Amino acid sequence: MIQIKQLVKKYSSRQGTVTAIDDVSLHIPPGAIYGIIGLSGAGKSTLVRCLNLLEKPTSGQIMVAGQDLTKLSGKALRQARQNIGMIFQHFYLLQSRTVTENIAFPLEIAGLPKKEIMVRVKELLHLVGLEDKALAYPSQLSGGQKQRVGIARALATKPQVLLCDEATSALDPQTTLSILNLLRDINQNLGLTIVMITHEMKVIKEICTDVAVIHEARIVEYGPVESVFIQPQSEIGREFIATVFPSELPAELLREFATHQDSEIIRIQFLGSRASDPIITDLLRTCDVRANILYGSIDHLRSTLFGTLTLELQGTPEQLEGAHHYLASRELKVEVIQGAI
Ligand SMILES: Nc1ncnc2c1ncn2[C@@H]1O[C@H](COP(=O)(O)OP(=O)(O)OP(=O)(O)O)[C@@H](O)[C@H]1O
Repeated sequence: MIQIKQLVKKYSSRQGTVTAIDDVSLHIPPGAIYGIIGLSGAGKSTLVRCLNLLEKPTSGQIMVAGQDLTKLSGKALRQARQNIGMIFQHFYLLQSRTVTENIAFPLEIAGLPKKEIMVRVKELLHLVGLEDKALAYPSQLSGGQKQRVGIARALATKPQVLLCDEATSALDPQTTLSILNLLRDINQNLGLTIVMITHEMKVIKEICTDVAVIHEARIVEYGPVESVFIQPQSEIGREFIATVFPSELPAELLREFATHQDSEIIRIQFLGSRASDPIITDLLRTCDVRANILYGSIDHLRSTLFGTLTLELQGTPEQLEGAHHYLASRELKVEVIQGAI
């Protein structure tokens, strides 16, 4: 659906040139909820604003639904943009217009007859669950309701792509979840491709199918969410994952375990149905090792279970080796945090 090819965006100022996007290429397939995560200043907003040419790229191509946006201007660009909705952290609603009038706005600009606009607005109010707020003004709405209006307005022209720039960053955790659930429903029911820009891994974990990590203007890793969570390739990727699945052990504990003979500390990660398998019971029975559970968590990545378990294994070198063979045979991701002495 979206193909970003060798995208570069530089800003020039009196202080010099800033390269906000440095040679980024990415493919976002149709129907994906594609998360792009990065720290403040990494280049996320610039990247997403290049996708609908709110920012003009310095070089590179942006293909959306087979059309190279960088080659368009004027009316052709305005038309292509109708296929790309966008929502923002601070909503940007028109304060002097009602909810209905805000949602109708892009349709008025597109020149639709009034009657059709009213029918479409009604559909959209139903879609985002705001029928009872049709005549309210933005100042009378909660943050979550404002973002629902933003979503309805963004979908008014029936786009195939929705860009979300930190769409839940101004909302409390409960409201964030309700907006993410709404976006997931829209993705599934309308087949909309969604690009989520965020600095919060919990947003990625909740609804994204794929994720790219952007750091200092470059994509440092990308892939299906499950693969990136199980086997992050970059340090910054690991740090983001640790914000939702913390698994660091206190240093004093590691020092204490380092004095144990014939012992090692391992971290096992489980995905999907494996998370409910009795792996540890089987491990102890099969390999005759002893296990000391140090940390465990089970959560979900979208609707897939994701578990991590940190263990101290005790046994002879042969028994520990046997335990590794056993875990490998169960196709589990195992990481040795501290080796045997
Ligand atoms: N209009 C501009 N003029 C000059 N530099 C800019 C401009 N917009 C962004 N930058 C710079 O480009 C880099 C990337 O900024 P960008 O806003 O895309 O990052 P971000 O990841 O979205 O960060 P944040 O989450 O803090 O908004 C930063 O160094 C920023 O200072």
